[in-house]
Amino acid sequence: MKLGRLNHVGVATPSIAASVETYRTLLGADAIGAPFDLPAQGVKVCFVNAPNTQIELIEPYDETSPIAGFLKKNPAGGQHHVCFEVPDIHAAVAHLTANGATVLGSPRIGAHGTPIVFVHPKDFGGMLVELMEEPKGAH
Ligand SMILES: CC[C@@H](C(=O)O)C(=O)SCCNC(=O)CCNC(=O)[C@H](O)C(C)(C)COP(=O)(O)OP(=O)(O)OC[C@H]1O[C@@H](n2cnc3c(N)ncnc32)[C@H](O)[C@@H]1OP(=O)(O)O
Ligand SMILES: [Co+2]
Repeated sequence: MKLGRLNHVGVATPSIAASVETYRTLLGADAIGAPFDLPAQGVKVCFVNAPNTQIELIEPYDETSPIAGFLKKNPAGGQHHVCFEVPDIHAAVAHLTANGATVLGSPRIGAHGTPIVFVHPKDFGGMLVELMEEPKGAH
């Protein structure tokens, strides 16, 4: 297991369109991707690019979305997860499990096209952590 780069900060929002406008107007964000649907993950996604990382805006795809409960508790949205890259997702899962962490489900393909998993917030002082296998040859 080796901790890699901070890939993105996930931000849950009830409206990607409204959030994009906020990032443009208040922060001068000018490198914003097109929103797209990721029904397999239960979210709509839009990346706001900063020079050293990305903000991942996520809006529920439908009422079964894994972020539905979070938005019920935080109707205006808020910081939802941080995502770190790892060289080998299966090695990371094995390491976390062996050390008593609660890995939520099995690796599945995320928004960057590589496998991701989530680790329960109770293992990180209340912060939901996403691990993402780094794209081959990326760094
Ligand atoms: C765009 C695709 C992909 C990518 O490629 O980047 C993504 O990022 S998808 C992002 C959305 N997907 C996920 O979040 C999947 C993993 N999440 C889950 O499995 C669940 O959301 C959860 C973390 C298990 C929480 O389940 P939920 O049913 O919403 O809430 P609970 O009531 O069971 O919560 C238990 C406990 O955890 C606290 N909590 C919940 N969400 C968060 C959060 N985002 N950050 C910090 N803490 C969180 C919740 O408040 C409860 O705390 P207690 O009340 O103290 O028990
Ligand atoms: Co994410």
